Amino acid sequence: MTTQFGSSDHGDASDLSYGRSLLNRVLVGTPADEDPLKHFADLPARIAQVAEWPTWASPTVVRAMTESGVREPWAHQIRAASLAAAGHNVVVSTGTASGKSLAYQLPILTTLQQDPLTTALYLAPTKALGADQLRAVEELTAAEPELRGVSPVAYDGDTPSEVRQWVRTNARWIFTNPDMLHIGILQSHTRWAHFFRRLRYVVVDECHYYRGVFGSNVALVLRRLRRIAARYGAEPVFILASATTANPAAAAARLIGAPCIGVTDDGSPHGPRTVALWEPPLLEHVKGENGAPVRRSVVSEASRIMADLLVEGARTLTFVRSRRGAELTAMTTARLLTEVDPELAQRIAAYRAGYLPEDRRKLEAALADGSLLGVATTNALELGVDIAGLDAVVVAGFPGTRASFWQQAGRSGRRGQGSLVVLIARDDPLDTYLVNHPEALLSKPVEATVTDPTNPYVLGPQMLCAALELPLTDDEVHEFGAWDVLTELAEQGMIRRRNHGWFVASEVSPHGSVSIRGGIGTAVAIVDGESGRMLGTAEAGRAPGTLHTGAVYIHQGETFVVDDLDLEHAVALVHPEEPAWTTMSREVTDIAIDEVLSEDGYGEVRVSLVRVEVNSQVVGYLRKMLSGQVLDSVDLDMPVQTLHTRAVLYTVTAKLLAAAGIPDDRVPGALHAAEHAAIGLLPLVATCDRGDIGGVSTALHPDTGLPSVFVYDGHQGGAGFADRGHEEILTWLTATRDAIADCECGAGCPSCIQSPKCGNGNHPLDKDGAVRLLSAVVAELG
Ligand SMILES: Nc1ncnc2c1ncn2[C@@H]1O[C@H](COP(=O)(O)OP(=O)(O)OP(=O)(O)O)[C@@H](O)[C@H]1O
Repeated sequence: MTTQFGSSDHGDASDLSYGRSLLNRVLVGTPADEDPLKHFADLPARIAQVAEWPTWASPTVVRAMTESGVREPWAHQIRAASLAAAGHNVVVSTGTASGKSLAYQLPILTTLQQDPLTTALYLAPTKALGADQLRAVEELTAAEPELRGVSPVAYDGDTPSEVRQWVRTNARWIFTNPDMLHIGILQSHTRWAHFFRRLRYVVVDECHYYRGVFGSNVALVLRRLRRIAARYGAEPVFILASATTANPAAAAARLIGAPCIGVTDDGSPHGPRTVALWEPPLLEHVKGENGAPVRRSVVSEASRIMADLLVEGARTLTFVRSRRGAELTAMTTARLLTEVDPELAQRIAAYRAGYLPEDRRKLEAALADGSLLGVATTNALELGVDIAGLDAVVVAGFPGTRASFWQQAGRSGRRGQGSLVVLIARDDPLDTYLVNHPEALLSKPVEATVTDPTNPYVLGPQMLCAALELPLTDDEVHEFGAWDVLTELAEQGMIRRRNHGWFVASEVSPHGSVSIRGGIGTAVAIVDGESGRMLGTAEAGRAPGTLHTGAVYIHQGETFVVDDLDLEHAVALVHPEEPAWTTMSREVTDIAIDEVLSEDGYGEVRVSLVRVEVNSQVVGYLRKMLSGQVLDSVDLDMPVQTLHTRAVLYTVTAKLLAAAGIPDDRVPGALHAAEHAAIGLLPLVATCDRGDIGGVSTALHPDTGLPSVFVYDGHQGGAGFADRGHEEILTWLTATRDAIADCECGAGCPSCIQSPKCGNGNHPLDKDGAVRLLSAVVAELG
C-alpha cells in the first residue's frame, strides 16, 4: 500500500507539483499489476537563513566571495567560520551543496592574506574532490591581487619532483590527502619545518568518509600531524566538513583527537523535493538459492524509470553501484527511448571514475546546458563535482550509508522548483527496511561515523611511524593508549625504550608498510596480469573472501576477474573482464570468546560486548547474474583464517524461546535467519558495509551454554562497528525484526534473511521463527 510520509504544508503547491508530476509520470509507466511505490514524502522547501559578513573577515576576501556569487552568507557558514577564527576546532555537518567550503575558505583566506607568515593544509579523501576545491580557491585568489600571495597548490602523488621542492618552501595553502600526509609529509617533516612552523589551519573535508579501519588510520595520522606541528610550535585549528550523521561533533573529536564544536543547523535554502521509495516486485520466473523468489533487478527498474523521466524532459542522474550496472542502465534507457524519441536516446551517457578532470568539467557543462539530459553513473559523481539543481535523481540500490544517499539525492533540486528523488531497493535487508520505513532516511540520522583509533593492530604500526618521526615520550605513549602495544613491539625488537624516549630500531622503516586504505596486516597486491598495473591492495586476512580464483573484483567501478591468489607471495593476479555475473564467497566460521568486555542482563536476554577469536574458511563461491538468478556454486579449498576482533553478542534462554512459540527443532533456523538479517541491518546504525562484518549463530555455544548470536567486526582488532551495534542494540534489532516482517516473500529471500556469504547454503533458515525470536528479544530489551 502506498502511504504518504512527511508534510507538504510549508511548500508552495506549484513548486511541489513538479516533483510530484514526475512521480506520477513514472507511476503511469508502471504495469497495472505492480505496486512498487512503498512510500513517498513531500519535503518542503527550506528558506535561507542568512547572516552578516563578520567584522573579523577581510574585506578583500568578502569581495572575492561576493563577486563569485555569494551575495549573503548563510547563518551556519558564518557560525562555523567565526568559531574557527576564534581558535575553536569546528565541524560543519550540513546538507549537500550547503556551502560548507565557505566555512573554511573565509577564515583561512583572511588569515593568509593578513599574515604572510602563515600556512594552511587541506585534506580530501579523493583526488577529484581535492582538485575541485583547489580550483574554487584558485578562482577566489586570482580575482583579487591582494590574495595572490596565498598560492594554493596541490601536493599529491602526481606532483612532479621539481615542483615538490618549491611547494615545501613556498606554498602557503597545500591541497593534499591523508595518504600523502602520512608518507610524503610527516615522514620527512624536517624538510617541511618552514610550513609546519606557520601552520594555522587544517581542513578535513568530507570527514564522514574516514570510517572503519581507514578512519582509524586517518585518526592516528591526524594525531601525528598535531604532534609534529606542536614540535614546531604550531597548534593549528581544525575545520571539518561532514555529511549529516548522528553526533558529528563526537565523531570529529575522535577523528582529530581533540575537542570539536558541531555546527548542524543548515541555513541554506533548497526547493521542495518529492522522495519516492520504490521496491521492485518479486519475479515469478526467476529463482534464487533454494528456490527463493528474486526481485526484478535495480538496473531494469532504474532504466525504465529514467526513460520515463527523460521523456518528460527532466534532467536526471541515476546512481548505480558498479560501472557495468551504470553502462547497462544507460544502454537500456537509450534502447527504450529509441522507440519513442531517437533524438532523446542520443542525450544519455554513462560515467565512471577515472576520467580526466577536463572530461568531468565537460560532463558538468553538458548537464548544465541541457545538451546531456540523463547520466547513469557510479558513485564517482558523488564527491568533487559541481552538479546540483537536477530535476530528478534515481538511486538504484541504497549506496550503503545515509550520508552517501543524501549526497547523491542532494544533486536534485533547482532553487524554486520541485524535484524528484527515487530510491530503488535492491535484494538486501537494509534496502527492504528503508523503503518500508521512510523515517529512517528522512528523520534525524541514527547512523554514526565509526572509527577505533585504539585498535592495537592499527595503533602499533602507526606508533612506529610516530616514534620514527620523533621519539615518543612515556607521557605520549600513555596519551595514545599505546603502552601495551609498544611493550609488545619492544619485545619483538622493533622499538627500544631509552632514557629519552622510545626509539625505532634502525633497520625498521614503518611508513612504507602502513597502507592507510589497505587495511590491517600484510597487504596483498592486486595486479593486472595483462598490463602489469598495480590496482591496489587488500588485507591478507580478507583476500580469500574477495580475491579467490574466479572472483569478480570491482576496482573503482571497473570489473576484473581473479586468475590466481598467491597468499604466500601476497599477490592476486587479475585481468579485465566483464562477465555477466558477480561472485560472492561463502565461508564457514567458528567463534570463541577471549574476554567479556561488558555484559548486561535484560530478563531472559543477555547482551555483551566481547573480544573473540574467529576462525573462518572460504569453502566456495556463488555466481549470481545481475538479474539475481543464481548460476551455480563453485567449491574452493582455502586455508583457515584467524581473526582476533570484537563482537556484540546476545543470548536467549530456553524459556524465552518456548514463550515465543519456537520449538527446539526450529531454534537453529530462527537464530540463523535473525543473524543474517542483523548483519544486513548493522549499517543502519554504523557507517560500514555488510562486507565489513560477519556473524555466527548457534543453538548452544560452548562459551555461553546458551542459544547465541554473535555479530563481529571483520577486521583484526575491530573497527568500532560491533561497539556501535552494542550501543544501539535496541534500534538495530528492532529494525532487523521489521525488515524481515516487512518482506512479502514466503519463507525467506535475499531481501530479508538469505545471506550471499553463508557457507551453509542458507540452510536452515526460519523466517517466522526469526520474527518471533527478535520480537521476544526486543520486548525484553525495551
Ligand atoms: N551563501 C551562499 N549563497 C549562495 N551560494 C552559495 C553560498 N555559499 C555557497 N554557495 C554556492 O553553493 C555551491 C555549493 O557550495 P559547496 O561546494 O561549498 O557546498 P558543500 O556543502 O561543500 O557541497 P558538498 O555537499 O557537495 O560537499 C557553490 O556553487 C557555492 O558557490
